[in-house]
Amino acid sequence: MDVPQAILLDIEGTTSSIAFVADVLFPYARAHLRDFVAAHGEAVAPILAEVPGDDPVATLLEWIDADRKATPLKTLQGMIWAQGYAEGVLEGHVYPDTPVALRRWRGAGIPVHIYSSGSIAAQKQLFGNSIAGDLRPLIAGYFDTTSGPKRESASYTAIAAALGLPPSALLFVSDVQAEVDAAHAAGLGAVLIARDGGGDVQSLDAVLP
Ligand SMILES: CSCCC(=O)C(=O)COP(=O)(O)O
Ligand SMILES: [Mg+2]
Repeated sequence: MDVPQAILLDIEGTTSSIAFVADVLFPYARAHLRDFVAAHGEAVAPILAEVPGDDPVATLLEWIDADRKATPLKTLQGMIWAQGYAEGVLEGHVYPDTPVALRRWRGAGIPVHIYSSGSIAAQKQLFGNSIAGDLRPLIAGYFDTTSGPKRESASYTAIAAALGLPPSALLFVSDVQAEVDAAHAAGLGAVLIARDGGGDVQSLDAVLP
């Protein structure tokens, strides 16, 4: 691929560790879900209305355990995590190569966007409160499941259109083969990152070296 006009990055397993999401963020949301819903009835009512079942909180807890990437769950998780970041209990994990790559690509004039199943608000919280400081000035934009699921090629077509770029001008990086395949099917360049080896690259340093 030629030098891309923009880069699109996944979070979990790409900019940040799977363990941070699975072992820190998800349990934090799980532990605070019932109390948060009870304390923010009016604010969360429209979100709960999108969740099926007689006990939406029970459904949401099942979705957390099953790692469902459903938009209402992601919206609510983001609201709960915001509280944790504000209290200083949470700090967003990023690999050491993430800020280095973000700065390098910014210096090269290549805008970097995020595409994660986590809500856009949650993405901004993670990068705004990261262990490497506030990385938001290095990020040009954010996309979440409101652009569509990450394993469907139409989502990548929609993101390229939103950026005003032909799909082939975008380079997507993810640790999930099905997401890389979907991006390829939409005509994007796509790189599989596998932090433990076995992918196209093992770190963001190796993307566009
Ligand atoms: C905003 S960080 C939380 C990420 C998240 O909720 C998730 O499900 C991971 O999704 P990704 O698309 O980044 O693999
Ligand atoms: Mg991922």
